[in-house]
Amino acid sequence: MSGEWQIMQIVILKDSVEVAAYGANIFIKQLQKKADSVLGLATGSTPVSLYQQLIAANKAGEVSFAKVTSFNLDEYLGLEGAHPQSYRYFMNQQLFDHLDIDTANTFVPPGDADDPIEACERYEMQIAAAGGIDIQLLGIGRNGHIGFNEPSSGLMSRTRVKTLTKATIEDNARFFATDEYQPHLSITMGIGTILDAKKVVLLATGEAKAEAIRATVEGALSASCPASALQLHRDAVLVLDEAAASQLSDCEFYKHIETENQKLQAKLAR
Ligand SMILES: N[C@@H]1[C@@H](O)[C@H](O)[C@@H](COP(=O)(O)O)O[C@@H]1O
Repeated sequence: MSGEWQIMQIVILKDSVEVAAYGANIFIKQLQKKADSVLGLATGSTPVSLYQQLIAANKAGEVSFAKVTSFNLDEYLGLEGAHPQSYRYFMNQQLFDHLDIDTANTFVPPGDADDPIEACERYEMQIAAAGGIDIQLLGIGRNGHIGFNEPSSGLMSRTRVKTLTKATIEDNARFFATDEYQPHLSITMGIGTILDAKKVVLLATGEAKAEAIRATVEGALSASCPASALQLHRDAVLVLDEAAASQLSDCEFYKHIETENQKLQAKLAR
């Protein structure tokens, strides 16, 4: 449980370096507690330095991934895993290739599936067969999307095919060459799938995410901001840098809660 209050825990740190270290520490502790953890993983630039710290911890022998199973949030529909812009390729490059993980236990939705609808159902079954996700890592889109659950996504949705918004396509265009095909469709875990994870850790850094974070934390629970669904989760932690937290009206209060929370945790640990 993140806090004894059973609300969204909000941790506001100085910068992206501190955010990555804090996030990595949560994952390291999880793996030290449960070696056969089922991890939910994310792509995008935000988790990259967290992954680098997991690799370093693995190489240092602090943590093993030998018994880990992982499920990624999403994949572009129409790209095969060998495509350099696919999320499977990204995960291999940024994380899996550098760990002692068995790649057969790393799952990414199949972007090249002949029958994507069936592939979505199978993905849900694979997650269930693994015993469910212990801890899910998330980034957030400027429009509040998590995975590829764009605004208007059903708050109870499961893994399915989703059309990307113009904003998301533009944001992710930086990864594609000018004349390169950029998919407009994806397979993504649903919001309901994400909410089923036992613990959720969302990282957000930079001012571009500030409005999405405000809507997530202080806005209404609404499909207009898919990440606001985390208000329903019993153990969600948002790890933010000052810039991403800059539009929150109650920053000081959240910092105060966190200080009190840490005091309580220290007392309980005695
Ligand atoms: N599907 C991914 C999301 O899972 C990710 O959270 C988002 C933000 O990426 P970044 O961390 O690069 O801002 O990008 C993509 O759209």
